[in-house]
Amino acid sequence: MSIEAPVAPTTLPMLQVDGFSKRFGEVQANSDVRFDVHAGEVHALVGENGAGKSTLLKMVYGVYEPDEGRMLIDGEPVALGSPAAARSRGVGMVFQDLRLVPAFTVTENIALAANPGPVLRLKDLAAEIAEASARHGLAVHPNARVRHLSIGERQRVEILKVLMTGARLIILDEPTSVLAPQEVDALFAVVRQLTEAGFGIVIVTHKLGEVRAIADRVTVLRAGRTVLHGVDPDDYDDEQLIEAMVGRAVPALPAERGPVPPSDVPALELTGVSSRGDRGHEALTDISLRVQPGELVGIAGVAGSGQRELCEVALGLRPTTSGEVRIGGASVDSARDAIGAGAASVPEDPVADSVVRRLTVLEHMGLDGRRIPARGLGVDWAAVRARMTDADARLGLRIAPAKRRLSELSGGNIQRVILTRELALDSSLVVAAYPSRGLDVANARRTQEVLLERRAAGSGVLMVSEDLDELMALADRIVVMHDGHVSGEVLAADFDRQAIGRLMVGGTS
Ligand SMILES: Nc1ncnc2c1ncn2[C@@H]1O[C@H](COP(=O)(O)OP(=O)(O)OP(=O)(O)O)[C@@H](O)[C@H]1O
Repeated sequence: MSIEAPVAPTTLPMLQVDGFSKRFGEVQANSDVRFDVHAGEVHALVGENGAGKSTLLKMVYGVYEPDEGRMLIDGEPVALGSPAAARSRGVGMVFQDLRLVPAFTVTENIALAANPGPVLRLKDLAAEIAEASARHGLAVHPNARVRHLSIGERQRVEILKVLMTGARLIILDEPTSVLAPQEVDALFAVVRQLTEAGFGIVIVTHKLGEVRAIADRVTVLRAGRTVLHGVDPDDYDDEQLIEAMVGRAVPALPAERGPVPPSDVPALELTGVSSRGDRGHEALTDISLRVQPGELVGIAGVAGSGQRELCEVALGLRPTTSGEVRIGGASVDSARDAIGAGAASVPEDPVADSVVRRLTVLEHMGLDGRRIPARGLGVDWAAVRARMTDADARLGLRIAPAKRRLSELSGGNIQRVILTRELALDSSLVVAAYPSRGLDVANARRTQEVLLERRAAGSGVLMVSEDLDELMALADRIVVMHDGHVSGEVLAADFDRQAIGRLMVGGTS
């Protein structure tokens, strides 16, 4: 006779959330949400844009107070009224928008957060940082100035900062959305090391591949409710997880698409273009590139290889030091020229580059650089609203209500406003930098479809992405950049991850 071993008493979760609810005006951002995290595990939190993930985590971190529900830390009910209170209970959070002072060194930034007492001994702190950085595999130099660090390095500083303020539970809000693939691998190595050392980690992500790569359990939120609570991701296939997130199946992209029509005038042509970066260095060297009408050209490269400068030069936003830019045959020297020639653009970082946070969704619809419909001496808001409703209906990215301020929207919802405004335009050229960044699965897929629709309508599309799978699924051709140069070009029929990867690091295909 076999006797079932009694289920071992589980250790108390580090964090337990029971029935959190939170309302913002008309929006029920969380309804009766459950969530828990144990020491030594990675718990992924997933869901569509606006599902309520950030709201839940901000309540855990004491930024917002829940309207209802309670939270336990190590089994003890707590009411955290502030992030400082959360930190004192061992809860730390790394936000999507990294909050470091660029002009300060790593040590100075950590000193600001650590608040070590009346006499600030930066030398001692620097030694502690070096020790913690070695112990947790977070390579950063204590004396480096933050402004000189890459995004991946800045994120490591944030994690160190959180660790050094005593966190045992670390919340990472969409940490990979700004990282290149190699940086994601490095981050996950750090996360594994932390869980082995007994830390609890919460990670928000939109990528199922990342859930599978790093998470022990996953919770799915939809419209503010817990749809799946703390399940093992291996028990669900991708379709099931997507359906839990979106409430329906998401169709695959069409595999077949027509050939690029022959044309004498390229939608975009760069001839021998060089340009300087923000630090005065040569960021682009002798770039020659063509995008035909009805062609989608992907730009691949490790982060910082000149992609940003390339998009800006193509849109007349950055001066060239030599060479020529033409859109639809017309020479481009300014943003006005580019818009006049029919260019639409999705910037790399819409929050920094094209969003005024206190303005509403409707007001942003009028901010595309084109003529605003006028009524007498004022703006014809009814016409702007009609344009917005039409764009939203055609694109189907379901943007937030017209009167919402952008400061109230999540990153993914802001991205959808910009995408809807720009991709609904009847443009001859679309320059899209990381268009699906921060978007959930369904909206990322719809954005990809819209880019293919722009291509089918005869626009030239230049698209930068860090996601090779996305580029290979969409592009007719991939141009690879390395260190400000074009290091190679691969046609759709010859797409090969390894070959593109070699070009990305400056080798040959
Ligand atoms: N401070 C706020 N004021 C008003 N509404 C808010 C505020 N914060 C969030 N919301 C709204 O609450 C809902 C949930 O937003 P939340 O940011 O929690 O979603 P999310 O799942 O984190 O989304 P994303 O994946 O896009 O980051 C959304 O409709 C959002 O617009």
